[in-house]
Amino acid sequence: MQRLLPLPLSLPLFNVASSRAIEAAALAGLPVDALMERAGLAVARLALALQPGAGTIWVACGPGNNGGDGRIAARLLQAQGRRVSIGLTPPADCCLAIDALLGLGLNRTPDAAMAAAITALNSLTVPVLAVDLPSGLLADSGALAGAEAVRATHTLCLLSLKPGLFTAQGRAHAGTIWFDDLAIAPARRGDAGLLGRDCLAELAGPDHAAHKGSQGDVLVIGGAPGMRGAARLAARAALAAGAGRVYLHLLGEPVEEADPARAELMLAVRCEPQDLAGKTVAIGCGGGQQGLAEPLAAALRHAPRLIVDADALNAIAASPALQQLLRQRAPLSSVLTPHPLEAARLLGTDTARVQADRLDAAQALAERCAATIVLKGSGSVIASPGRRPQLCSSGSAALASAGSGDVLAGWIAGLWAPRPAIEPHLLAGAASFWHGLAGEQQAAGPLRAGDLIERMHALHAPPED
Ligand SMILES: NC(=O)C1=CN([C@@H]2O[C@H](COP(=O)(O)OP(=O)(O)OC[C@H]3O[C@@H](n4cnc5c(N)ncnc54)[C@H](OP(=O)(O)O)[C@@H]3O)[C@@H](O)[C@H]2O)[C@@H](O)CC1
Ligand SMILES: [K+]
Repeated sequence: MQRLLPLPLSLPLFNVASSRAIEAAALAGLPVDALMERAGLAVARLALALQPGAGTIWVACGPGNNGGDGRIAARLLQAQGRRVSIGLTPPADCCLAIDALLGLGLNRTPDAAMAAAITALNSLTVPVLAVDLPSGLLADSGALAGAEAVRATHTLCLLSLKPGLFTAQGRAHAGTIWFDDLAIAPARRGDAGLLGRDCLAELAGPDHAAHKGSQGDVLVIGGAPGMRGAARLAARAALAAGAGRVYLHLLGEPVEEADPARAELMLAVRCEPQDLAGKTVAIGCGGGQQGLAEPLAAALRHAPRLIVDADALNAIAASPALQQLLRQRAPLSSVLTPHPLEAARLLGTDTARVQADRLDAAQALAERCAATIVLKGSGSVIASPGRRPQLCSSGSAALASAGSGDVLAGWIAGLWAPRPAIEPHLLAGAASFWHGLAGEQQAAGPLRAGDLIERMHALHAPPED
């Protein structure tokens, strides 16, 4: 059993169908209840470690094998001399609750009895340990099956890691995530990947002979009047990430300086095809509705590496002609960084549908746009045509702050410029992980975007774990 996060090495994720296939293959060589016995033992061990003190342990058991795991744990806890209460209502002296109501088999809105038990678990002030998944959370998507799911303090995931724990509502409901593979090595590829710190190894640093000309040029296009800050944040991030030269083309009224607070940034007065050639272009941060269409069309046609964010995404969503240009870019590379609403506009759907299955939505968008997608939000999804999607395991609510997305777009550009040959899928994953890692360092409250850049810059030589 291991505490999963922070995650040093990336791991495979398995959806419900694959998890059941792994279980079936494992059981072919084992007694029928072997896996459930192992699962129950793991749950009991963690329960004892979490709450060795006095009081009654409430084991809320559902009708399926998730409940079966709970019953075995209850038996083992009793054998250890612990008072245990199995049922759907808590004992008066509850010191720890084990949520074994629903796991992989959740397939509809929790019925009245289950919903009441979920509410009771969420009303407790003692720790709640969820077995496999917080009950009410869908394993494949991290969406809720009904109005409420268990908000656990700990979740012990069993046999296979499920994607739903790491995206959408997963992290908000799972608490501290633990994993026990029940001594079974899955003999199949994951349906998705969970990015760990090792993804940063894709980003070798510059060698001693590097100079600004060898580290690539970034051009940031955006920052309409009133929203200049967004483009400046992206440009500062590109600089801090390691681009050799960073130019800023600000939309609307001409300005004299790119960024009075960052003398290193250069102003790009024009944005003609020849200005785009050879550059890594990030477009859309603070773009505004006016004045973006023309440079966007030029960037889609001519930029060898393009990051599309914010208003540039909205412009593409509203224009079939720009969509066509985007799809025609391959083999020129594109990374799109939508939040769920921007993704919904691009897919012609609504935010709720995107959030109902973030992995699917990101993959559909990648295929539709012939681009790498970073679908932002809790558990960012990185998807590319024909590739397994990746979920970012780093990040925190501190990143829910204005400008944090602009920083990510600029950071991707700044990492890409010196490494033009890197696969965009790997680049986007590593950049997202880096961004999330910096967010985790904020103990409380929001991390302001300017400070985020400094934190990310300080992580250039991440200490070994
Ligand atoms: N495969 C593995 O990797 C391993 C699995 N293991 C464990 O088994 C768990 C999976 O067990 P599972 O398949 O029996 O499903 P589970 O989650 O107990 O629920 C099914 C029951 O709930 C019911 N039900 C469904 N939705 C409902 C709702 N909304 N409201 C009310 N009821 C609802 C459903 O009813 P039905 O649809 O049949 O009418 C059925 O009776 C897994 O999470 C892990 O803990 C480990 O022991 C070993 C490795
Ligand atoms: K559960």
